[in-house]
Amino acid sequence: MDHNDRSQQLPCSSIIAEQPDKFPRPSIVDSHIVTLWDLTSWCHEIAQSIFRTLSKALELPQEVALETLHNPTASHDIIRLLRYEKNTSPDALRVPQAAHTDLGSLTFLFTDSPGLQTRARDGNEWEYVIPKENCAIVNLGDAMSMWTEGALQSVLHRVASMPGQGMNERYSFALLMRPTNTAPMCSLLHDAVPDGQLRCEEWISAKFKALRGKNDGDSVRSMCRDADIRAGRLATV
Ligand SMILES: O=C(O)CCC(=O)C(=O)O
Ligand SMILES: [Fe+2]
Repeated sequence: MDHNDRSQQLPCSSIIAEQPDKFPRPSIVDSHIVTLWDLTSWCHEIAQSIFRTLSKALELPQEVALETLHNPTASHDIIRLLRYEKNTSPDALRVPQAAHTDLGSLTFLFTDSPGLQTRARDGNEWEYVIPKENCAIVNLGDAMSMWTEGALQSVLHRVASMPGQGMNERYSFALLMRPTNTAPMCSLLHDAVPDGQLRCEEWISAKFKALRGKNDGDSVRSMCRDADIRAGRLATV
């Protein structure tokens, strides 16, 4: 990958499924395709296990169990590789990735450098999530909040330099999982999904439209990935 690129993101399904030629990508992606396949299928296996456990705890009926609302080969999952430039002025707090919540259901984030911060919904403090060797960071996305009426909440997060230390050149790799296009986007805690319910495909596109027309403000910030929209990084999705 060209190191001058700040980020690259690819629809996961175009890599792991039947349309590998649909999206242009740097050649290094293809030379590591087996590793990517292994990693994404491993993440999906873990995700299904998380979904099954949560569905059981929430007592969701089988037809709307979280594991049945995901299908890695028929979703709009995204694989994203981000590169953050070295911060040469350690005293000033820099925030190269602004506060946002992830749009989908579950995010697996791999990095070996600190910088990721989370903030509780009712708090004012940002806390660093220090990476642990051989561990992924797993975030809940907005779909989880919607399905559970906020019982499970998407986490507000950003990337910031470390006080007094700045930030070395930093890489992170994220697999952002999304429900299938037909997944209902409403509370799953009640008996039946109403007819004509908004489906994931329309929900995602409505969010993108809202963000493009109105890319600032608290409601949008808490809904979605405003930083990405401003940086134009969702243009290929
Ligand atoms: O680079 C990171 O650690 C966070 C990336 C992130 O939040 C995202 O891709 O949505
Ligand atoms: Fe994120």
